[in-house]
Formats: sequence, structure tokens, C-alpha cells
Amino acid sequence: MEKTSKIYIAGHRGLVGSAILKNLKAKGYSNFVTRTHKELDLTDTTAVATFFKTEKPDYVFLAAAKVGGIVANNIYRADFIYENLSIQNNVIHQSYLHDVKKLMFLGSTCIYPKNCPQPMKEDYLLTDTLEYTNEPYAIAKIAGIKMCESYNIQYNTNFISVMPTNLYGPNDNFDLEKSHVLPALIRKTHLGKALHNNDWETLRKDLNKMPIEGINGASSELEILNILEKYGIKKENDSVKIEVWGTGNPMREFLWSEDMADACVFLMENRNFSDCFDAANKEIRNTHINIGTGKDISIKELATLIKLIIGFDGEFYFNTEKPDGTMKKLTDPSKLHGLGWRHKIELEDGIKTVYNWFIN
Ligand SMILES: NC(=O)C1=CN([C@@H]2O[C@H](COP(=O)(O)OP(=O)(O)OC[C@H]3O[C@@H](n4cnc5c(N)ncnc54)[C@H](OP(=O)(O)O)[C@@H]3O)[C@@H](O)[C@H]2O)C=CC1
Ligand SMILES: C[C@H]1O[C@H](OP(=O)(O)OP(=O)(O)OC[C@H]2O[C@@H](n3cnc4c(=O)[nH]c(N)nc43)[C@H](O)[C@@H]2O)[C@@H](O)[C@@H](O)C1=O
Repeated sequence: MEKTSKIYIAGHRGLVGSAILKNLKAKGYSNFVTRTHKELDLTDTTAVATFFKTEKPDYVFLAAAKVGGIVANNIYRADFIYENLSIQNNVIHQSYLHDVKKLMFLGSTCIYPKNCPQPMKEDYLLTDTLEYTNEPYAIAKIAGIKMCESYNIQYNTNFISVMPTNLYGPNDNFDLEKSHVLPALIRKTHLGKALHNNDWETLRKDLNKMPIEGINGASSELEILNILEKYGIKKENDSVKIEVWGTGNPMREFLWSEDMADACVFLMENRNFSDCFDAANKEIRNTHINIGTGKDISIKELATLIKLIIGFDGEFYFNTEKPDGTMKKLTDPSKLHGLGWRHKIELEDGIKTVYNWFIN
């Protein structure tokens, strides 16, 4: 990529897209095209075609997607498969039609089988059954990888795919129902601490600033207590208890979003689809690259770490009516390490930074 190349970042306000934009700016890139969801609905084929015809970007980071935690994926199954397939079909196909020099497709490690050997190598794709809770989302992501590979093979395009582990950082979604575990536990623990301290001002500020769907803020103490109880945050005998979904036993790997963005820019600068060609191999597949740290932690340990960082004096309880999902999904990042990139931010530092961002 030249510093003046025209770069389209789809999803530039999201967790990853915003970090990619920041990273590119810091590296001296200056020519960006961006559209919010409201300005350009990427599921609208005609609108996406017009956009590419008008803007003709040189490079594309496809970081726009319908994204959510385990429960959102499980409930809104149709939306997750329909919207993600539509977004990626439109953006990848128009990138081919308008001679985009390189595109990066962002998938997810949920593409790997539920009971995948650990750590998960790129070659384990499509070797067994997927995890049920996010099967529709995973199928869309697998289609994205195969679409990039197929266009590269048939049309000689240069579309590369990356499979990030669970991500967290500034601009994450902190919704208590639809978000991923790390932002959800940060917000719940923050609210639990405020409840423990009878800090109604902090509780009111949080619930009014980030209203929960269907609830138009909260003013009286009773209203606040009712909302908190709905999300499993309650006071019993002077002690505050916070709900953690599932058994707390699943293991998850977390990567700081700005490290993720750095890896994306690194690969966009240094990796081409042609690197995957091997004269002896007539079947080109599994050309995607895992992005992770190679380290994981149980949800129980994660909750304890967040409790220590935030300084919460209460307890967690485990609601086993909620799904655990995959019990372990640790990436094998050796392919990425072999190319010369490693993550920098460790989990404890990342949680401290994002908590600071969240309260400010
Ligand atoms: N977060 C995570 O833990 C993980 C994320 N990923 C993948 O990384 C990528 C980025 O995820 P993340 O940053 O977390 O997601 P976010 O939800 O934070 O951001 C998604 C972005 O997509 C845009 N968007 C969504 N739907 C549409 C649409 N129909 N038309 C136009 N824009 C749309 C949103 O636009 P607007 O801001 O205008 O609403 C938003 O900017 C996704 O592909 C996701 O699947 C993979 C693994 C883990
Ligand atoms: C990134 C990845 O994210 C999704 O998969 P997931 O890793 O299972 O997502 P999660 O972060 O929501 O949960 C991780 C674990 O944590 C537990 N858990 C406890 N308490 C809360 C809680 O309060 N909220 C949430 N969300 N989870 C909780 C939860 O029960 C689960 O055991 C995919 O659907 C897909 O989108 C994808 O690719």
C-alpha cells in the first residue's frame, strides 16, 4: 500500500474498524473512504455497487459485520447469517468488479469445529461439526474465506482473510444482552461496585448514557434496582451478587483490538494471496491466518481479574441456564508469528486501559 492509496475501511466506527483507522493514520496513510451504516447499508447490493463505482478504492478492510456475543448469536440466527452473507457478498464482489488491489476479510475463530484439537491450526477448518450457538455466523464467515479463495483462484484477485480470536478494547459494545463477555463483565462489575457503595449517581449516569433496549433510562432508586436485577446484579444481605453466564469453565483467548488492527495492517502491507501458491499443491485452501495471543483464561478467572481491577467487593454467581458455548477455542498463531508479527498488550493491562476508557 502506498501512503496515498485510497483505503476503504468498512465498519470504521466499530471496535476493530476504529482501531484500523487509528493504526493507519499513525503509520502515515492519509487517503480514507468511510461510510457509517446509516450512510451506506452494506446489505443493499445496488447501493454498494454505486459506492464502489463512485469511490473506486484501491484497498479494502472489510471490518463491517453483524457482531454479538453468544446469546445474540443464538437468538438472532437469521439476522446473523443473512446480514453477514449479504455484506461480504456485496463488498467482495464489488471489490473484484472495481479492481481493488487488495482486500482483507475479517472472519472469526468460531469457524473451527466445536471440539477442535487445541490449539487450533488453520488446517482444522471444515474437519468437524460447528458450535450450535454461533453456527449461522460461522457459516457466513466460512463462506467469506471460501469466496476470497475462489475469486483469487478464478479471477486472480488478491483477497486475504484473517481469523481473530475474541477481541476487546475502546469502542466495544457494552450492551448487557448482546455484547461479548469481557465488555459485559466490565460493565456489570462497574454497576455492582456502584450498587455496593449506594452510588446512585454513577448508576443513574450509566443507565441513562447507555440505555438498555426497551428501557428509557432510570431515575428512581427502585427503577434502577429493577433494571439491575433484570441483568443479574442484585443486593442480598448487604452483599452484591453479579450473574456470570454459564458454568464459568469455558476457556477464552482475548486480544486487544489495537493489536488486532496492527496485525491487520501488517498483513495488508506484507502478505499476498500469491504467497499461498505451492506448485506441488493443486488444491489451494485454508489460506486464512489466525490472529491471537496463543494464551487463554477461564471465564471464572476472567471475572476474578476484572473484579480485582475494578475493586468490587461482592461476589459472582453462575447461571447455568445460559449457554457455555465452545469449551475451549485457543488459536495456534504460529503462521502469523512465522510472518514476523506478535501481540504486545497482555490481558491485565488491556482490561485496565479499557476500563479507564469506559468510565471516561
Ligand atoms: N468483537 C470480537 O470479539 C470479534 C470480532 N470479529 C470480527 O471482526 C469484525 C469487526 O467486528 P467489531 O469491530 O467487533 O464489530 P462492531 O460491532 O464493533 O462494528 C461493526 C461495524 O460494522 C458496521 N455495520 C454493521 N452492519 C452494517 C451494515 N449493514 N452496513 C454498513 N455497516 C454495517 C457498523 O457500522 P456503524 O458503526 O455505522 O453502526 C460498525 O461500524 C467483524 O467481521 C467481526 O465478525 C471476529 C472475532 C471476534
Ligand atoms: C467472538 C466470538 O463470540 C461469540 O462466542 P463466545 O466466545 O462464546 O462469546 P461470548 O463472549 O459472548 O461468551 C464467552 C463465554 O463467556 C460466558 N459469559 C459469562 N458471562 C457473560 C456475559 O455476561 N455476557 C456474555 N456475552 N458472555 C458471558 C458465555 O456464556 C461464554 O461461555 C460468538 O458467538 C461469535 O460472535 C464469536 O466469534
